[in-house]
Amino acid sequence: MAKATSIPIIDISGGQGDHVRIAKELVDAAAEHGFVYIRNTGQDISLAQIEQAFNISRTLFQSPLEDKQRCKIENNQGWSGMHTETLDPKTQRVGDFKEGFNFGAFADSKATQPVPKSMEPHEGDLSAFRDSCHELCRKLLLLFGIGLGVDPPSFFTEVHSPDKASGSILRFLYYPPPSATPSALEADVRAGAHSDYGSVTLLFRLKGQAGLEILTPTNGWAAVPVCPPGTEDDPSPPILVNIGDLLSYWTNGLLRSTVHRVTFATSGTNKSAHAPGLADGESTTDPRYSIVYFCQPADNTPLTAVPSERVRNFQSGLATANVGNPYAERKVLTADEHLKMRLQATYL
Ligand SMILES: O=C(O)CCC(=O)C(=O)O
Ligand SMILES: [Fe+2]
Repeated sequence: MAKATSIPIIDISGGQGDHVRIAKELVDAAAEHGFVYIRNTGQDISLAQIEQAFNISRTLFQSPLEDKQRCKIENNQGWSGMHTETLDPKTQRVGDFKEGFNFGAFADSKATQPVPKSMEPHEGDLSAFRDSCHELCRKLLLLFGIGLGVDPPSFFTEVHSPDKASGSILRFLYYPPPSATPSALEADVRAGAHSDYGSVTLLFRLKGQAGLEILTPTNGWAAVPVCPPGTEDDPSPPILVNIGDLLSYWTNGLLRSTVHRVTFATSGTNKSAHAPGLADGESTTDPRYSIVYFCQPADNTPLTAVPSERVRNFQSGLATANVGNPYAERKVLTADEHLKMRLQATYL
């Protein structure tokens, strides 16, 4: 069995009386791992909605190339083809072995950006799915507010109002099977090592489709199984949540933004010394689809000190958490400025 992470699995569907305990568990997981599995009971986002989103994603990537090319990524919205995004420019030989499509805001259930023709019948569903993702993020942000003792606990939630312009993105990802990308070398990755930019990220994956790895505190890579032990019988894989750079920066590094990547790792072909191998029942031979929701505060949100004694007192974190970050010297940025700075480095 491959080395896998010990990312905690939390059920946030508990009753009212449980929310303080759940909030504490969430904060502990985010502070230690930067990642947490949220058990998927279909309460926050229905299982049918998730399944449908994956179906729409398959339709999107199967659209004629010219249709996708017409929607080429601009201002972080639209289609990015194979090798056009390089998440780890210092290390990668070629860009990521993936296609992506970023959906920004919808207005009255209609996209506000060019979308392939095949998406026109699905705009209402996409808009509703994006809204559900955003609401789940706000629920998590409220729990972080409670768990960190922020006064008021709604401090983060308020600045993530769905009615205000923000850089939040719903992203569909398609990683072709290795058999379709014979040019891939052993060292190549499907998505280069990176940390996410925003406040929180939701990641939806499909059973059996391996590839995600996180950097451990000892600088090794650990596989992040789609269905960790204990969730195999759940109706749908858990939703993986991770902390982005913005929320880590905002909380003085108390909440961790953990580096992760997607590899071709198979026990057969990836012999790199640090390759963690595969979790039981998972493989990378199939095409891989994932759906990501990157949640961002409203654009003009100033990232001022978080009114929480615990965050204020977390001095040691700031010094280490920001090593290598271009914004290590603390100055008040807005959410928008923070995002622009990070995006510049990604698209070559
Ligand atoms: O596809 C995945 O599992 C992860 C993708 C990811 O980390 C990202 O797009 O930021
Ligand atoms: Fe990511």
